[in-house]
Amino acid sequence: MDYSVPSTQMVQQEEDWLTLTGLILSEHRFSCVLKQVAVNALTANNQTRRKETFQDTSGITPSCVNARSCPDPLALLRAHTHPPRLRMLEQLGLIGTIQDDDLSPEEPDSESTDDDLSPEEPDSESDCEEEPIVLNRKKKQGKSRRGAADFNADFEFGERDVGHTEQPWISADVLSQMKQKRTPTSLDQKIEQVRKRRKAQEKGSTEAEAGQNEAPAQSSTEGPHTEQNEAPAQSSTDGPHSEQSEEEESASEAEFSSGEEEILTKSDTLKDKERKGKRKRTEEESEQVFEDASQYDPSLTFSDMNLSRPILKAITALAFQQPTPIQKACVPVGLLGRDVCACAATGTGKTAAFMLPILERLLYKPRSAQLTRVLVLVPTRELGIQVHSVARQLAQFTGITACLAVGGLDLKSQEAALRAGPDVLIATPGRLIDHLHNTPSFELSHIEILVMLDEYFEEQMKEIIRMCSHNRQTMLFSATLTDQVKDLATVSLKDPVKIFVNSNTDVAPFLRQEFVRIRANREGDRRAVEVKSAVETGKVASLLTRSFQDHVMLFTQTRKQAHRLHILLGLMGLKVGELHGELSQTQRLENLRRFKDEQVDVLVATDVAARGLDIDGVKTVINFTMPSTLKHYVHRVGRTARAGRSGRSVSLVGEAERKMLKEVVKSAKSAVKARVLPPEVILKFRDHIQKLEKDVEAVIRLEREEREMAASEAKLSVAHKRLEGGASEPQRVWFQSQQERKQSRMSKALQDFDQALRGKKKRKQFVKDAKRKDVSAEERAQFEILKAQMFAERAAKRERRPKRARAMMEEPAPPPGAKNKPGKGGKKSVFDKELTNTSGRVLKQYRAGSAEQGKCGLKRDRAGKGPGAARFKKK
Ligand SMILES: Nc1ncnc2c1ncn2[C@@H]1O[C@H](COP(=O)(O)OP(=O)(O)OP(=O)(O)O)[C@@H](O)[C@H]1O
Repeated sequence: MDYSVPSTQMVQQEEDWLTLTGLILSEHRFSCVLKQVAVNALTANNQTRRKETFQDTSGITPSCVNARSCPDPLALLRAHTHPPRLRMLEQLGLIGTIQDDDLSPEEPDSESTDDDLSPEEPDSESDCEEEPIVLNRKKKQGKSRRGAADFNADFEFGERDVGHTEQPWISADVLSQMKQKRTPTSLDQKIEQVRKRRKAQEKGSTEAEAGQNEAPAQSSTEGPHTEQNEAPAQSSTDGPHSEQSEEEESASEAEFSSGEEEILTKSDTLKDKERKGKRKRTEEESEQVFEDASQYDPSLTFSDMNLSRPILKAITALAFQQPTPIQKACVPVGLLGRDVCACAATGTGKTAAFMLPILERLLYKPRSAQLTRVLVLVPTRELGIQVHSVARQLAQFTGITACLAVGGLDLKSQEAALRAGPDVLIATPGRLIDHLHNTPSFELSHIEILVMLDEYFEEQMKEIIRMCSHNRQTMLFSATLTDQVKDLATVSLKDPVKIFVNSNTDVAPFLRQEFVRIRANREGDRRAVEVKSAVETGKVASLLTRSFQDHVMLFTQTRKQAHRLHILLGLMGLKVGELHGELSQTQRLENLRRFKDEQVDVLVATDVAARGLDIDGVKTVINFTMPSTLKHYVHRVGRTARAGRSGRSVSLVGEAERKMLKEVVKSAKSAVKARVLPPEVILKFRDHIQKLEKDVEAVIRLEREEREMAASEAKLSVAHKRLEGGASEPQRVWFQSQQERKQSRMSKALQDFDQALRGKKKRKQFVKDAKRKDVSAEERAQFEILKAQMFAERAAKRERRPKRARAMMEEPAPPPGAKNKPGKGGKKSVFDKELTNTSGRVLKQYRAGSAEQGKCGLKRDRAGKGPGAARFKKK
């Protein structure tokens, strides 16, 4: 089929236009063609380019239709484009907007400052974007787009060739490891079932109503539509903007037409400077520890790096033209065999930065036996699959083998693959430890290079490091190198070289950060919490249906939230997928694949998808709730604006999350924007969502029933197996018993606690953090210990002042019958009090000590060196 775009004259001929319409309708690419046609026509008519408010729910600008001078072919096509979304907007009484093309990161903002992102690219694509044609905005981003249209020419990445050989994301051997589970019906099927039921009910009730009385029917069609048409118009004239100068007004017209306003907050920019000073200090602190090799030769090319031909060939096949800054800095150091501690922003090519020197070193020193020589530890399974895929692509012209050992995939096939001794092993810590204890003949004593991405699962990481050969090269890579990573660096790196291309709080260079504020009590005190959550959901729904419709990752704090949002947005007709730890691995990978393949527009995910995932073409990251730390924020928003492209993040910020917002603003290098959604739109969405609540419950009920069925079936099959006397599987061994696990967690808590005691500032920060965090049980215990310890210290200080207090403590027991007996019911010493207060039990445990005591500073106290030494002297 020839997809070439017809010329303007051709289009203007009625006959050709009809032919074109037929062609478009018969092919999936109709939206692109249509856009191009519209642009051609507009150019021919020499119309001034201007963003316009849609006055028609068809979502077609009047200019487009006039330019056509044809009856209404576009409206005909409209029926085939994103129908659920348009229908939903119509139901809500809202107008279709310019959507993502208008608000897309590629397009320069009318209010943009020098700091702003994405310089304009004068290509035909951007022409397209200027004209707000709504029909099927979802541009299928073919591989040819990669690194071309939306690639920022100023960035230092090399552009990718158009037709480079793309390998599948999940290789066949990984696919074979996926457990096939029978699922009666998918969630989407259930959502559809409930939606259909609801529609049928609605239809039935409206028919009945229409039969009875005509008046309500009138109001239901007229009411919302008149309101809807007025809402954006009102917002463009009312409020603070009525005072705007003409120029400003026209500049913001487009934004108002989409019902959204963007303002630059000056205080945010001021705070930015404060932060810079702080960042500098942190960098200086870490400089004292490591040798610094952050400076690199900017003119370095891949061919200057002394890489072997098969590797250079793979680089060419991947269409990497220029090394990225982190690659320029890391590859030469990695080739020297030095330990590396590297930090660079998200999406800047860290994977190739460690993989290239690894492959070169393996090629340079061929193996003598079938042994695993490289271990890459990754924090999540999906990231493991991705790194495995990159390793295979870079090693495709060499004989180097790579193997994947991550949780959720089949153990037996992994065991077989490990026994074959692959050169490079990519693993998650938990699964690796499982194999180390349960796969005979598999060990890490021959590991020559160890790579760690971030500090996740610290205890397990340390166990793995202990099992690796001592004469290894270790490389630690992270976009957010925090104190915790520094801890890991101290135990694992030898004479390391520090390569900090970016600071640990830097977001991707071409990311545009936006915030939407949630004011919980705007509605008064009425059911504040529910209202807030409905408002939040309303805002997200509004963003997803009006502004950011596809290639969106929506992050939530919990799995439950993610699942609920999936159902809700699904019921609204959006194409949604979910990704979180509650799903089976097969479901996780399937949902990820569907998002990558553009079968779903929105991926609702928890932080499991926040680390390292490189999904082509993600345009927008939405934070439904702000993450608890800046580090999490940086990783989440790093899923867009990767590899030199631009992207946008929109975070919903409630009152409780304002501190987090301040931190983000402080660390931002470019302007952070506030996005204001028109209240009337939010209210409409909120009401719609509240109506859908029943349907959400219905879907959840269906799921529960199905789960219960599956559980009883599983029980039955276990019973069958037992009756048949099938041999039970041998129990798998783990490196720690349950008790040991608890103990190690406690000892870690105590270490941190000890750390926190060394200095007033640190202590205060620790207490603050502990209060702010969503604390786990052991963190709570740790916090209690700290409180007890601080109390003891204060008491000890108090004691030191009046000498009498000490005398009291050392006083012999009063004679029987005296009022204040020591011990039971009597006056307690400071220490007795301390031990019987709420945290007494934990403190006793702390004192009773274990093998870990030495590390905890108690010893130091006893030896008269630690901060609590005064107490021991007195004792
Ligand atoms: N030299 C290069 N030229 C062009 N593209 C590159 C180059 N190096 C890497 N890329 C591409 O950049 C994207 C991001 O790379 P990668 O996933 O390694 O980033 P990262 O820094 O590890 O990100 P994160 O911190 O999120 O894990 C990938 O799609 C990769 O193919």
